[in-house]
Amino acid sequence: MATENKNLSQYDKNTIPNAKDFRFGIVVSEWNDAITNGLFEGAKAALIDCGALPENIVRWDVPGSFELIFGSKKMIETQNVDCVIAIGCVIKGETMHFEFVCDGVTQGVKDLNLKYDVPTIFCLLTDNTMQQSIDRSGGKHGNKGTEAAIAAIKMVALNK
Ligand SMILES: Nc1c(NC[C@H](O)[C@H](O)[C@H](O)CO)[nH]c(=O)[nH]c1=O
Ligand SMILES: CC(=O)[C@@H](O)COP(=O)(O)O
Repeated sequence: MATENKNLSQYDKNTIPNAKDFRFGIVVSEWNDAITNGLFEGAKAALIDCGALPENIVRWDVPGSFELIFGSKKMIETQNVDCVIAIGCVIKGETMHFEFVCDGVTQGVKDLNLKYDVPTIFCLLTDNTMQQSIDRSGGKHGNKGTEAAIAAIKMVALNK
């Protein structure tokens, strides 16, 4: 199902575990920060709506999406979190750099999930245009940050 056929912000609280005892790390890329901050706000709001305490949400910023890998690794190793949400927005430019950044972050986040007993949620927009990013960070398709937060809560509950 493509994103255009579902709203990224929709969830049924009755099906989501209460997150009051869960601790979350959120690593946010500074590239396209208008978008990544929107994704962060969506994620934070959903976590709190589902019971998470603000003091149990730790935010770190990193320069770009490629640094989400190392930032998430250090978040896991030092902050005693139950889950990490890695937030970034990669937008296609003129060169192949887009493909390498997207694939690198994808593989890096996968490797973190294999290495640590703490899930890292893949909240990376990989868009062709800024409009696609706007549409997915609180626009007409909802907010991928919200989707990531719900995934985070479900994965923490699964891992308890
Ligand atoms: N073009 C985008 C980047 N590029 C920067 C890389 O993520 C990385 O910070 C750099 O290669 C240094 O290691 N990052 C994004 O998050 N979004 C982009 O569109
Ligand atoms: C994803 C990127 O790094 C990209 O936005 C950089 O743009 P360009 O490919 O034009 O150098």
